[in-house]
Amino acid sequence: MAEPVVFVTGANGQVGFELVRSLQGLGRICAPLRAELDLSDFAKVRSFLRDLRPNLIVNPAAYTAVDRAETDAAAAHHLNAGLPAVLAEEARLLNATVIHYSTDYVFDGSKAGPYIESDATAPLNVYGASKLAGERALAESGVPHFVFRTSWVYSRRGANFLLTMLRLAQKQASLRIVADQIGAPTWARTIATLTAHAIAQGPRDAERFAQWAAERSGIYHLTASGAASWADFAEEIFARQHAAAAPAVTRIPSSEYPVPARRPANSRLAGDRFRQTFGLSAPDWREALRLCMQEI
Ligand SMILES: NC(=O)C1=CN([C@@H]2O[C@H](COP(=O)(O)OP(=O)(O)OC[C@H]3O[C@@H](n4cnc5c(N)ncnc54)[C@H](OP(=O)(O)O)[C@@H]3O)[C@@H](O)[C@H]2O)C=CC1
Ligand SMILES: Cc1cn([C@H]2C[C@H](O)[C@@H](COP(=O)(O)OP(=O)(O)O[C@H]3O[C@@H](C)C(=O)[C@@H](O)[C@H]3O)O2)c(=O)[nH]c1=O
Ligand SMILES: [Mg+2]
Repeated sequence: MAEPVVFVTGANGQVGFELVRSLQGLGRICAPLRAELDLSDFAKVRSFLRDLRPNLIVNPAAYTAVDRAETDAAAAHHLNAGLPAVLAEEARLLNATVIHYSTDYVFDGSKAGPYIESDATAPLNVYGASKLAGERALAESGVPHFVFRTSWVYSRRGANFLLTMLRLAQKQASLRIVADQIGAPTWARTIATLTAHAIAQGPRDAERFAQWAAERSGIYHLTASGAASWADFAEEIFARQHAAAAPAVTRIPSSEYPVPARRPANSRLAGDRFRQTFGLSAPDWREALRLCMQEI
């Protein structure tokens, strides 16, 4: 039996970097960086995939600059909606399965409790709308696929709230942080590890794997468990950071932190479907944060 071939995008990003590590053992991994393959050049992406012939296409690459997307909508849609559509078309030709990532920002945040996968979407910003269009491209393609919706991703690398807070702590004695947006800060490694554990449950044989994936295709919420506001997240970061004096956190409403993109007040995602389908549960956000910060 031939070894499966796994194509991973965005290997320099928070989740992609971890996926290249966590997917080891599940196949031969091919993870070109931007210099080797510009993902916005769809003709190049298509010919790359036709040469490589992967069994699994894993796509954590995205346009993730939420505020910039408000004035750069075409680029956000090109990568977040156009690329998944292209990957799905190529996957159909190859009988491959697509694993894709999406966001809490597909919701407007008006629900009282955690969102389930079938709840109505209504993005408040361009980034969220572009990610929703990417989800839909996969759903409409009919190819075997998993869309893992996650939230508030951090890691020791890349652009994220954890590193922003650690940087600001070095130059400011106090910080004003929004306390009326609730979600689950999620470590990139948790997402990558649980992706790998889920995929490893499928059969090794490529044809049977595609059948297995087709039977389970759809959206799954995959975040840390528990919930926090951005202010709670900041306070927990500073409580764990012993090197420098912790800045004082002033809890403010979103209205006092003007930014281009609106963000949902409630970003909580219920993880029941992922748990019931794969028998896997994500750690509490505080525990994952502790483990991540041990590595910084
Ligand atoms: N970050 C978050 O808080 C959240 C993220 N998500 C979703 O999770 C997934 C992973 O996010 P995350 O790891 O944080 O994303 P990052 O922004 O950390 O990484 C995205 C990667 O995509 C690459 N990329 C972007 N454009 C191109 C291009 N034209 N050609 C080649 N590579 C490109 C970037 O490359 P380069 O490094 O060269 O710029 C980067 O490595 C995404 O789908 C995102 O929408 C969901 C919820 C929360
Ligand atoms: C730096 C800073 C931010 N904030 C607020 C602004 C915002 O509401 C919140 C988080 O700011 P960020 O810009 O880090 O977050 P943002 O870029 O909106 O993060 C989002 O990224 C995309 C990719 C996703 O998919 C989402 O799940 C989410 O993680 O914290 C403060 O209140 N004070 C501060 O000093
Ligand atoms: Mg951001």
